[in-house]
Amino acid sequence: MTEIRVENVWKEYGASVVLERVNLTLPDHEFLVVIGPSGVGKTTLLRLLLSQETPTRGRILIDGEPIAAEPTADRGVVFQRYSVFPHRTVLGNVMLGPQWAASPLLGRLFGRRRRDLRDRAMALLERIGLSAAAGHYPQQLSGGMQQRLAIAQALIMQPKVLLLDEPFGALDPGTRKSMHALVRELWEEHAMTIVMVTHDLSEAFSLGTRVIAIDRPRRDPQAPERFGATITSDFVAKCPIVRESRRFEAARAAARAAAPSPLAAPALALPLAGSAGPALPASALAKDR
Ligand SMILES: Nc1ncnc2c1ncn2[C@@H]1O[C@H](COP(=O)(O)OP(=O)(O)OP(=O)(O)O)[C@@H](O)[C@H]1O
Repeated sequence: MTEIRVENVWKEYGASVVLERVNLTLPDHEFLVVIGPSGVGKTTLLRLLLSQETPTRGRILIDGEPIAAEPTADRGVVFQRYSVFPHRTVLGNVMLGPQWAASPLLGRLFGRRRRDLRDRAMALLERIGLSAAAGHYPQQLSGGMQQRLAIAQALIMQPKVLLLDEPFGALDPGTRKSMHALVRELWEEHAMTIVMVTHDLSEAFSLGTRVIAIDRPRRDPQAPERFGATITSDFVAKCPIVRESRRFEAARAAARAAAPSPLAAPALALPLAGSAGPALPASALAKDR
């Protein structure tokens, strides 16, 4: 259960107002998509939710408590230009975060704890279709595979909130599509709250349960930095049918991916809406290899 409340938040850098009067309540398990013109403050909003920035005015609450002053493991982030460690294997990259969290001095676990973490990391890599590449280094991966690795790095920390900053912006259309299906399924399975920034309107409305637009309602041509941006429209897929159809689409994509061939299998039983779909095999995501 994670509720995020943004209460009258402003962000200023010196005399430059980037965000003003931002108010937003996100109930548990929302998939919020943020759209808006370039440079308007979308990433700044994400950085505030991550505690990489602090509001100049106003406050942000998570489950009724003021947000931690520093980034914490319960808030994961994936950027368009992801940062995976080039000198570590795929498996090493995924194990790194939990190792540093459990052992801040050495950044290493030993014995059973290491084996348990390895098993968990391998299960996650299997889930996102990267288990065959567990021993590879990032430079041996395609862009889509690296982005999946970045998502695995965030998910292994079991975040309550996942922040995605144009995560698919650098990917080709086919890879984007498979990543959409993957993220939607992971959102459903892990029951996380997701906040995603994108420039792609069709992506926004096909993935989000709610889409907000950020823009500057007031402009001063003599001093553009005088007024900040705020939420100018807010589309909530309130209708239960829309939310249910998101779940149905996720289940259908997973069922399709699990089918060995379109002709071989008898009719597939779809999981009930709201239940976790079957795991997506690596072959389903092979497009971007
Ligand atoms: N640390 C900083 N110091 C000063 N100004 C900053 C800082 N960080 C961001 N800004 C300014 O805040 C404004 C909003 O930036 P932000 O990156 O949030 O926009 P955006 O909507 O995400 O843009 P894009 O869509 O191009 O990624 C920009 O004018 C930027 O120059």
